[in-house]
This record gives sequence, structure tokens and C-alpha cells, in this order.
Amino acid sequence: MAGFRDIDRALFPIKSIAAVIEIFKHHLERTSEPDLALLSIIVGAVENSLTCGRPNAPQQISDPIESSRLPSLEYHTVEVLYNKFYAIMKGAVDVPAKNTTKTQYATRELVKKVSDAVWNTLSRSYYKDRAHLQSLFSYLTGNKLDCFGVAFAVVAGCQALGFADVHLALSEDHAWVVFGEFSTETAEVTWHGKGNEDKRGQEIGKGVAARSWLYVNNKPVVCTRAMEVAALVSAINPSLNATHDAYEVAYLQQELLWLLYDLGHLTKYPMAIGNLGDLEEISSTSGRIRCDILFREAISSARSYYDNMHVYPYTYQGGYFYRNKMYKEAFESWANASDVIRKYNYSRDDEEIYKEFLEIANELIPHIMKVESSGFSASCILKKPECFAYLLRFYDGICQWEEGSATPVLHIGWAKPLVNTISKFDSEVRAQVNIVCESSPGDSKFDHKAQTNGNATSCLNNNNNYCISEKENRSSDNELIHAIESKVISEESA
Ligand SMILES: FC(F)c1nnc(N2CCN(c3ncnc4sc(CC(F)(F)F)cc34)CC2)s1
Repeated sequence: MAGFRDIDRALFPIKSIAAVIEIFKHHLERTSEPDLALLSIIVGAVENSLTCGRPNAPQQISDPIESSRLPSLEYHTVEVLYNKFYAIMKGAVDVPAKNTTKTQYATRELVKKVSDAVWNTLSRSYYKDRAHLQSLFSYLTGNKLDCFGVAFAVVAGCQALGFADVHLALSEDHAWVVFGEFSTETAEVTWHGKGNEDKRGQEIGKGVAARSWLYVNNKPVVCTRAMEVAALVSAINPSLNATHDAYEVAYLQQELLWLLYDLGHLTKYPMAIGNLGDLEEISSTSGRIRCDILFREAISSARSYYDNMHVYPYTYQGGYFYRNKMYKEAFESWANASDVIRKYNYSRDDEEIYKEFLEIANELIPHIMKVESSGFSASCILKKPECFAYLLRFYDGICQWEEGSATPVLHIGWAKPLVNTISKFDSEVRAQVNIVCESSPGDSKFDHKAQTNGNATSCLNNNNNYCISEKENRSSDNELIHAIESKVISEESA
């Protein structure tokens, strides 16, 4: 079998986190192709034993990482599961014997058959959003996978069948595959969201669907084999229950992400860098860069490789600033997140990012305004015009997101917290924000440079005004305020 080399065999039985890391190291550093099925089965088995196992008698834990805190994972167990996966895939497609030396590329029909093989072996009905349904261990022992897990299983299946051209493509809330000699073919292989008919087998829409955040304007993360390993590591879920994580699983995920980071496999994967930043904020690794630097690296990766069309790098960073009471910085991150979403049209497939912005606007910002207007605030953001400017840019981006969309975004639930927030800034603070509008369309939407003076970083245009958004064919940003006020009035009179 492709997966098992003698070196792998030698590392069994797996009794420690360190042994799992050794297997990943070997696959990433000393093989041409890490074996996705093997690594997913192993990490799924470890996660399952530490998060889903029945609470056995508390064993004395000397050092959970090095010593045998793990129930020993036998070579035979993994081998049986690996063979089962291979048999399912082999049975699904009659792959022509590799008699030619010519590289064989996958076809849409082949990809669909592999997707059907996974699809038709899933349990009839189960709670799709449950935790720990992302790995091939879950698939092979429980016939359950979440939507990411199905896409990953298809790519692992194609690898097992010898199709090295089939790769995982990832947006911020969906996954599909690319294939063919130049990786230009695309295919849906899993479902998305609730109650939507799956589009498996179809190519990724170029039309109106492509303008929704779900397909990130055709700027997905197209994975290499090693980045597919990073995706399965990112998908590790240390949750024990709603309030606790299994420490060893989080440690394993963090160490594997640093291994992938050091090998350069996270460079073009902003969300994986963000995941590592979250883990480092919880428990920092000595000698490693700080988590706030990781959040900045995720942003620069999205700007460099994905035309700044990804939202999550900014909300990772904004969440970090918020948790650490750095409210002005949080406003700036959220304004930058809003600058991304304004470029999209809102579609009903974009619920996940809608919920993200709704929580920022209606929970996080109101909480900040409450604690800041309690009079004991240290950061006195209510006196800073750039904070007012960031908030206007944040709201303006959401308004522009709605413009031109078939589905509305804003409703009365948005307007009250919004008006309440704006009214917390005194007029003399608001007066310092000059709204500069580029009248002629075609000008770059933003023509300003960020300027730092002292400790205040302000967002200035060339005439030294605080600018929040220069928008084509929008007469003035008073429209924004009027639009909001009219919403409040009309909804209240309704
Ligand atoms: F921005 C912060 F609030 C976020 N905190 N966690 C966030 N996640 C957690 C991790 N996450 C991810 N992390 C790595 N890779 C992927 S690929 C993907 C889409 C799908 F699941 F394949 F369909 C999601 C995702 C989704 C976004 S955003």
C-alpha cells in the first residue's frame, strides 16, 4: 500500500503525542507525497480517544505528551481502516491498470464517482454540524463526515487511486476540488449549508454565484499535498465539551501547525495561520513569534495571494484585539474586514459571514461602547475621531455589501445598536472626521495612506482629512446616515 512504509511501521504502537508528530514529520520531510488517508486516520483516532472516549478511570498523568497518556494505537487498527478506505475507493472506480508511463489525470466522471463512493457510504441521517466528524477515522468507523470531511475524503481517495492532480480548494466556508493537467478544472464534491440541494459534479459557478463571499471571488486556497495536511491539522477539534478542550489534542494541533509553518506550508493559507494565532494566544510557545504577529502574517498572506478578498484574517485579528481590550485597534481590524465584504454581493449562501458581522455590530461594538462610556475607561475611544471614522467605515462597508444584492442585509435589529453607537461620540469629535468622497467613478476606492503620528494611527487622505470611504456614484455619506435613520423611522412606524 502507498501509505505504509517500514518507518511508519516502526513508530507503532503510537502511545504519545510525540510519536504522532514524528509520523507527520516523516511524511512531510522524507516522502514525495504525504499520505492523506493514513495521516487523517491516525489523527482522527487520537482525537477520538481523547475527546469522545468514555471518561475512563483517571490515569496518573506523568507527562501526557511524552508518556503513554494515549490509549495505545496499534498498527493493525490503522492498517485495517486504511485497507477498508482503499477497498471502498478501488470498488468505486475501475481505474485502468497503470500500464502507460504517461501521467493519468483525473476526469470529472472519476471525481464524481469518488464523491459518490463517499456520499453513498455515509449514515442516512446524523447531526452534520457535530464536532469530530472531519477525519477519515470518523468516516471509516462511524460513516459520518461533515461537509469539509467529505471534500477531504474525495481528495484522499483520488490520491489513493493514484490521481496526483486532484487537490482541495478552500474558501472561508466551503470546499471543492481542482483537477486536470493544469488544475484548471473545478468540481463540487460536497454539500454546503442547510437545506441547499448539493451541486456535486458541477463546476464552480463563474456567474453571479462567484460574486458571493462563499466562493471568495474565485480566489480560493488551492492546496498542495502538504497544504492538504495543513487543512486536516486545522480541522483537528480539541473540544471535549462546550467549555473545555482536551489539552493534549490542542497541543498536538499547535505543534503540527508549527511544523507546517516552519516548512513553509502555511504561507498561502491565511486561516491556518489564524488558527495557530488563536492557539498561541491561549498558550504561547516559548521562542516562537507572538500571536499578534501571526494575525498580521495571515492578513499579509491574504493580501499577497488572494487579492485581499478574504474576511477572516481581519476578524481573527479584531477578535484578538477585542479580547485584549485594544478597542481602537479592534475597530480598525473590523473596518478593514468591512472593506473586504463591501466588494461582494450578499447571497443567501453567505450566512456564516453575515452572522460574523452581525455579532460584531450588535454584540461586540455595543459591549465596547458600554464599558467605554462607564466613565472609567482607560482608552477613551469616545474622544478619538479615528475611532468614529473606523466605525463609519465598518458600517458603510456593510451598507455597500447590501447595495446591488438580491438579498437585504440590514434590518431594524442593526439600526438601533448602530445609532446608539454613533450617538456616543460628541459632536466636536465627529466634526474632526472629514468625509471625503471621490466624485468621479473609476478612481481607486481608497486613495489614502495610513499615517502614524505619535501613538494614534489615523487613516488620512492626501489632504490630511479622516476619510472613511470614497465611493463611486454615492453622492455623500450623509446618505448612509439618512438611509439608517429612514430605516429606523419606517420600521418603527410599521
Ligand atoms: F475570524 C475568526 F473569527 C475566526 N475564527 N475561526 C475561524 N475559522 C476556523 C477555522 N476555519 C478553517 N480553518 C482552516 N481551513 C478552513 S477551510 C474552511 C471551509 C471549509 F470548512 F472547508 F468548508 C474553513 C477553514 C474556518 C474559519 S474564522
